[in-house]
Amino acid sequence: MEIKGTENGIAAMAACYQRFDPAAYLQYNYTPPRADFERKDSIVPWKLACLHRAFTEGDVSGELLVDIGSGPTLYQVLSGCEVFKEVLLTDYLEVNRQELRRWLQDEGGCGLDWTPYLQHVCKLEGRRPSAWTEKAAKLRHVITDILPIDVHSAQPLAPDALPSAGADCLVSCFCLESVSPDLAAFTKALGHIRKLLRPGGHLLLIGALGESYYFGGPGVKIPVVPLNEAQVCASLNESGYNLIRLEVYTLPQDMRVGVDDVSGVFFVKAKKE
Ligand SMILES: C[S@@+](CC[C@H](N)C(=O)[O-])C[C@H]1O[C@@H](n2cnc3c(N)ncnc32)[C@H](O)[C@@H]1O
Ligand SMILES: O=[N+]([O-])c1ccc2c(c1)CN[C@@H](CO)C2
Repeated sequence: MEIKGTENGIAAMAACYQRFDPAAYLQYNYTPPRADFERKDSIVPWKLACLHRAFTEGDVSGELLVDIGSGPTLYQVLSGCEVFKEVLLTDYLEVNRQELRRWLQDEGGCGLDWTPYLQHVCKLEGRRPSAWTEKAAKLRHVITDILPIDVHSAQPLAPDALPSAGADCLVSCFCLESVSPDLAAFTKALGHIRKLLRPGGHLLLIGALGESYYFGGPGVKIPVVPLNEAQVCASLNESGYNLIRLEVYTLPQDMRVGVDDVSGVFFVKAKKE
């Protein structure tokens, strides 16, 4: 039984997201300076390095990787697509699922050119950057569907979306804290997605630290649950995950570009025992 406050907060959050603008969101967060592959201290290369290490250090394996709350972005699965036979992307909004389909169907008109991302991850894998076309083809081959999801539902995906054993690995970036009205809802959502994961499966979670809002488009101010590291660890523990590693990136001044008040980014590798 959800307390009234949280229920109203979730409904208010859903209303905010009706105004989410994928193209603006991509411009705000996935272009320089936050996505500058020439800068050692840029946020996106840091995220890609965390994901590359986590997917390739040997303990993560299986058939099915599910990305929770993909939004209009693909970077989350650029390393994972080499490890898993099948990748499912998910999002709450049709506009985001549409943006992802546009890229997958290679029909042009995408909100962002993902080539520099593909080239950067190829470099992390010790491949020549020109192998990005093979990685793009691999991605288009392993991503088998783009599904609706609601992490506030006790059953976030449709009943038949996953095999009965569940996914072998979940990845989720900037979703839970950006869609939850309070810490209790954030922790509850962690518990909901845990049910999608098989025992022994891994969760790779990237999120915002100390963020209270972000702009999901011009004038679309979306509230965020401000988290610190201790709260992230406590929520993971409370919702039944074993923490393997937590890494933190602190934003340099010039990465604070006015689209949010985020002060840091966390990367978590955890396991469902
Ligand atoms: C800040 S964006 C993150 C996008 C992307 N994962 C990234 O790393 O940039 C948050 C995403 O959560 C989605 N979302 C909103 N409400 C949701 C819900 N109840 N359940 C799951 N996803 C939701 C939004 O549509 C949006 O794409
Ligand atoms: O710097 N980044 O790579 C980056 C990417 C996405 C997002 C942020 C920062 C901070 N705000 C969140 C929404 O709560 C979304």
